[in-house]
Amino acid sequence: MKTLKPLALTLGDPAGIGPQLAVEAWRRLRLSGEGAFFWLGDPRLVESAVPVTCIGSPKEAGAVFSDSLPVLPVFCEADVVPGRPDSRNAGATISSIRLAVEYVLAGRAGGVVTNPIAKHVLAATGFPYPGHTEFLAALCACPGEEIMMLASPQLKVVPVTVHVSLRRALDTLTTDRIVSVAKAANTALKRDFGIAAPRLAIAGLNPHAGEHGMMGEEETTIIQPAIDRLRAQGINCQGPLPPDTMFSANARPNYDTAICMYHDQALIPLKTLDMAEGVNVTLGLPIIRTSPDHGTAFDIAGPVTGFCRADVSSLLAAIRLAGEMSIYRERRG
Ligand SMILES: NC(=O)c1ccc[n+]([C@@H]2O[C@H](COP(=O)([O-])OP(=O)(O)OC[C@H]3O[C@@H](n4cnc5c(N)ncnc54)[C@H](O)[C@@H]3O)[C@@H](O)[C@H]2O)c1
Ligand SMILES: N[C@H](C(=O)O)[C@H](O)COP(=O)(O)O
Repeated sequence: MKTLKPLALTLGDPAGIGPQLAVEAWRRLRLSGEGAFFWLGDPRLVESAVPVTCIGSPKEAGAVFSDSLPVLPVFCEADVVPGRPDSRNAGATISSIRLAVEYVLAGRAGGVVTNPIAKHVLAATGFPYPGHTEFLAALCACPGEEIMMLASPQLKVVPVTVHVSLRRALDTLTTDRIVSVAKAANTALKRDFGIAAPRLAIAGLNPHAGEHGMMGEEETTIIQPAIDRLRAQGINCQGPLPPDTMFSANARPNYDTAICMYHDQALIPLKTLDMAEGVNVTLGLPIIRTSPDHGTAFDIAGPVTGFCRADVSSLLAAIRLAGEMSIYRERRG
């Protein structure tokens, strides 16, 4: 990792596993020399588990990181009961994300790493965004340019349609959208992952990629024209590929990223193959943002002082990837 600036780790839903994971990630990284992060959260949730230093600015994080968890305080309004989300704490969850983005946009932190939120808890307070991805784009003043990628050592996937119903995903799938998402993914693979000549695999939508029109027309009318336009622009892509076989062990080495037509077409293979090492990355933004691939896991959340059943691997992978991405960006200028 070894970022020059500390990373900003958000609160997430305080009743989920986020606070436990923040503490566990600090325990694992504090002496690793990989770089520092600070947690934008409520110090009262963690101070009986680990030494905490409340900081007033991200630049203080590096000096204290080996001895204590740097916390930039964002206080919860209501008592936090692990496993029982409370929409009175939605304000703290949202403020934490907003502040993290402000610090990165101001050049005071290297990237945002988000802890999981429960979208319905925020929605209950009128929060208008279906997830971090869309909220972050709004905070960065580039709504509509956000691209979701999930990345793991075995697979990278990008869904063309994201947090919408399957019916709406089908209605909004267009050639233009596939082209713009694939182009953004291609740029990000070079800029943030150091892949000089990215190879994209474009998924079909229907069984057997439509079986020559027998099982659907979208491959011919929407997806193939997108592939033709991408190739005309010099982008290396293959498809439309049958979605049931393109994620097999034999197929995966043939491409760097799969461009998928809807959320679960992308996320099911990724999370099935690599839940522990999967990282959610938002591309298309001026800032770096990563996140673990799992959710709030209310069913296993417990007090931070107690036994931690949550696996911290995905958060560690998210922190490390944010660090690597910031290094790639710095090198490219
Ligand atoms: N990045 C995010 O903010 C994000 C990502 C995914 C889901 N969510 C939200 O999280 C909430 C719960 O979603 P869900 O139940 O579908 O998925 P989930 O990932 O929270 O939980 C699915 C299962 O995996 C287990 N699990 C998850 N993370 C784990 C970990 N680190 N260690 C051990 N076990 C773990 C849980 O205990 C649960 O049994 C939803 O509101 C969803 O929107 C948020
Ligand atoms: N679709 C994501 C997943 O299942 O991992 C998740 O809901 C997170 O989305 P945001 O990063 O937009 O919150």
